[in-house]
Amino acid sequence: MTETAHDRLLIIDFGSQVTQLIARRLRELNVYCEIHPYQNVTMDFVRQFAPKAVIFSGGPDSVTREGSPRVPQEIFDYGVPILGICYGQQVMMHQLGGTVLSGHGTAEFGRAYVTPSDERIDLLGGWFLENKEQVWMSHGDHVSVIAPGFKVYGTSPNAPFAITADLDRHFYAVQFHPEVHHTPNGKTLYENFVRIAGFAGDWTMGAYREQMVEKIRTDVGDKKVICALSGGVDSSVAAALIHEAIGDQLTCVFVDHGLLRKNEAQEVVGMFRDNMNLQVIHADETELFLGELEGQSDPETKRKIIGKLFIDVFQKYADGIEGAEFLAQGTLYPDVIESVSFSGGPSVTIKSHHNVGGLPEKMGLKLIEPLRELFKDEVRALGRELGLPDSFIGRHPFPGPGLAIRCPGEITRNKLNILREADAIYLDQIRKHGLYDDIWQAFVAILPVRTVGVMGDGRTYDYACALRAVTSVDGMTADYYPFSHEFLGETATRIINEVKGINRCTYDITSKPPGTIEWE
Ligand SMILES: Nc1ncnc2c1ncn2[C@@H]1O[C@H](COP(=O)(O)OP(=O)(O)OP(=O)(O)O)[C@@H](O)[C@H]1O
Ligand SMILES: O=c1[nH]c(=O)c2[nH+]cn([C@@H]3O[C@H](COP(=O)(O)O)[C@@H](O)[C@H]3O)c2[nH]1
Ligand SMILES: NC(=O)CC[C@H](N)C(=O)O
Ligand SMILES: [Mg+2]
Repeated sequence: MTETAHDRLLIIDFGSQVTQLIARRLRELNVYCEIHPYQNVTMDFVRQFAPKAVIFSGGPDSVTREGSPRVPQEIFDYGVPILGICYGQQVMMHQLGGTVLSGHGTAEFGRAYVTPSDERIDLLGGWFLENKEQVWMSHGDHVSVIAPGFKVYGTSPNAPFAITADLDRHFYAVQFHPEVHHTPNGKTLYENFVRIAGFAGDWTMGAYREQMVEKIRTDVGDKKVICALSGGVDSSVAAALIHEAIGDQLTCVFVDHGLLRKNEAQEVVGMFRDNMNLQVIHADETELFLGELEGQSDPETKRKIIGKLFIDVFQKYADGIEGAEFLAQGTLYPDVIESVSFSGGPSVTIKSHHNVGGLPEKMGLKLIEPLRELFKDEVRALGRELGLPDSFIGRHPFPGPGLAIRCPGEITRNKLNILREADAIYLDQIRKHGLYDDIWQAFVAILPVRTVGVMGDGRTYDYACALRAVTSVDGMTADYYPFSHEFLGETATRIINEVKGINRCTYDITSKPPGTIEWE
């Protein structure tokens, strides 16, 4: 749990697929909230968290099943407004004396329409302007008897108790999901709820910045902090924030593993050292990384070598910084949620994303994670607030192992040079056509295959490359970007004409799943 001076809202997670969206909607309303799995929510926890309001999420279980999830009964005497959504509504009704049934004929999946009762309540301000409201349903169980003290304020064909409330106690319960896109007016419902609960809407990036700067100063005191700086959005924003708090007590280590894009090292180091006055160690470890990778062609072996070298290198530089007691990382809120995820069963390893993951334990350092509470778009907003240039904030994500995973099979310096040139032209094309910000990530992969071509009446036998560009929200799923044929033709021509060593160009139209974004 994080200490903050803001009004706080507690979301109790029963494992809905869309619980994170509740948090998104609330953050958009400048309300500070945290998601906690129901198993962790004891009354002691609630008192310590001191929420101004509570939301119960949806979930896959059925309250009719013995042993299914519950909230502590005393939470209903805690005296703050509560909103129950779907499973959360059912659990509220059940625990307060209503009845929930599993039965045929009452399931609703997808779009439904709710009509209002005669009495309009504050929760529904801005709703029912046309006497009905589109909502998104996803339930098999239904409430058959509402709990004492509740009244009905909205009905759908299969959910006679679609919206109910106990106005005296400020308990609200809805069968549908107001957090999803397909409940078009859902955000208004949250807005009304937090207004009823008296939230000041004080969660802004300006306030966050001030508060975090204070917290970092107190935590660090006169000790030193090191930060693994990649030039990516997360570590850049974390470094800028910590620098504002403790200035020279921060040292950043930027590892140049020889697997960076064209001009990347100069841009990153230049930006932080010259424009932001940060102490940046430019660790040129090209020989070390490329040496160890020589002759290796298995994707996981390559990743493991790089992961280990990152740690070795980091350790080497940290040892040289006297008094370093803290390690800063750019962990984001989705990373935190994933690690305490409700349905966190054993999943298969598709690939090892680790970079500098094992560092803190090995080095005996304390962690500083000033972005732990933020979503990626909030991190970008904070970066703007801190004065980082847009060119840095809007950057596409770039993986820690860099070009190594865009060069399937064995890596050679020659292939890396060809790849860097082709990639630079591709990105130049994307920028020139004004497409950079519409794309989540774009890059070239050099393929481990050579093909025959004819150029200037001569025979060529050179590498083929693949262009990749995807749209995505979080990198977990992705679709290929629908470039025009004209754009693709022009770009292929430029790459083949301008890059010595490539004579064929393809466009990768695989989505994720079944593909992954990177080629390895
Ligand atoms: N070349 C590098 N030098 C130093 N640290 C690195 C390097 N590459 C990656 N890291 C570390 O690994 C972490 C995770 O990398 P990741 O790519 O997920 O985040 P990011 O680079 O900060 O942001 P983005 O997701 O926008 O690329 C980084 O925050 C950084 O601490
Ligand atoms: O920091 C990182 N270290 C890694 O080892 C790594 N592997 C993939 N990626 C990035 O993660 C996102 C999803 O990539 P995949 O679909 O290829 O798994 C995409 O944004 C990838 O660029 C990495 N990032
Ligand atoms: N989406 C939900 O919360 C579903 C709740 C419960 N599992 C049902 O089917 O009714
Ligand atoms: Mg990165």
